[in-house]
Amino acid sequence: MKSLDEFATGKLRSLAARSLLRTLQPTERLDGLWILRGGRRLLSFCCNDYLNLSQHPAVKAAAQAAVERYGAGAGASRLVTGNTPLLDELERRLAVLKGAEAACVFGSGYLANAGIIPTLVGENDLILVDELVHSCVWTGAKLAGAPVAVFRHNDLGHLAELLQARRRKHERCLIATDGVFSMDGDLAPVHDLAALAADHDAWLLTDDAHGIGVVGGGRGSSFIGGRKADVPLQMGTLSKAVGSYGGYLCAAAPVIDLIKSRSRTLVYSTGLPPASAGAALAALDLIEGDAALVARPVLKARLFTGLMGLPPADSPIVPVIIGDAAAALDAAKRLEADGFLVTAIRPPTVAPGTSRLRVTFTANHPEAEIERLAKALRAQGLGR
Ligand SMILES: Cc1ncc(COP(=O)(O)O)c(C=O)c1O
Repeated sequence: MKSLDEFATGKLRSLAARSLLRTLQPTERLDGLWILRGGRRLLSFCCNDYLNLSQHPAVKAAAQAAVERYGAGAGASRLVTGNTPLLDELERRLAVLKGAEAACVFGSGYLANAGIIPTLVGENDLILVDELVHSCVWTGAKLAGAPVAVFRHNDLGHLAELLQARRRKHERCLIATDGVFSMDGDLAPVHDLAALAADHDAWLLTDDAHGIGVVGGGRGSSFIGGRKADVPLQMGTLSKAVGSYGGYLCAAAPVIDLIKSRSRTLVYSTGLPPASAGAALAALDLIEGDAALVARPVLKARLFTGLMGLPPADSPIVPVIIGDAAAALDAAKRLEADGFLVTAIRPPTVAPGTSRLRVTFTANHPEAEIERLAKALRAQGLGR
């Protein structure tokens, strides 16, 4: 055991020396905006609960009702006894929202991509990924065992070059991108990607973890601009704007049937707890029924980008790039002294030299507090 402890201690020391050590902080989320940490009340600008639905009375009541009726846990894999009726209903609702034939709900967004990708492609195939795609897409690609080629962020020309040079040599080809990029908040050119993929008989997967509920009228990045992009694999999570937990894929019926039969992270993992499914269903009611609510996070983000002299936000996520990891930690600490919680994002989550404050906006953030945050950041010399 000694060598194991020594290994861990050495690694920790090296991470700390580079300002890359991460630690968990006990945090009590009070109402979705305010949190308690270290005995202090702070206003959070780093939560992905974009519509504050994790704290909505109807969403919490639905979770409680699901526990009462179906229990606290699913009890087994969905293919054994863990498939509560709530999950079938949730899949039906997700498919309708996303304009797809069918859907499959997973235990989390991370599990979804770790399961979907290896079910569809293998070592004789090709995977093309945007360089800024989320970690779980990389995990899925690794598990698939297919060669992976990386295209420059949102660069359709580069993707076309790679397809031209390499597509022919492989039986199947998957292109994967975030719909809304999690650390930059910008949008993928989903319509153009869909057209390019179709031209090369490649399958486009969009990870819309940060798109559902907040862009495309709440239907996600495939619906931006009011016309649906032909994305055959719309993946996402229920853990952000939907305010609950769990992941999903919306796709054609045979694709979903295959995923349900063969995806290892679905077959060999316990079904989503009933409370999460119940909460997600109630949240979908709110997302579908309240266009003004859905629009608010991006409007709040735009107020902030205007105040900071940054390009107008496309999503509720606005990066304030600092560069150095230690400087980003210091900036976050100074904001905390001003009463704000904005976590510093450092490598390997983002590229070295691009450490940042990732500021996220929710429907309920008061405008006066957004103004106060912008002022505090400008006082630190950040923004234009
Ligand atoms: C783009 C993206 N995809 C997938 C995930 C994973 O989703 P989940 O938290 O449901 O595992 C996240 C973040 O958590 C994400 O930001």
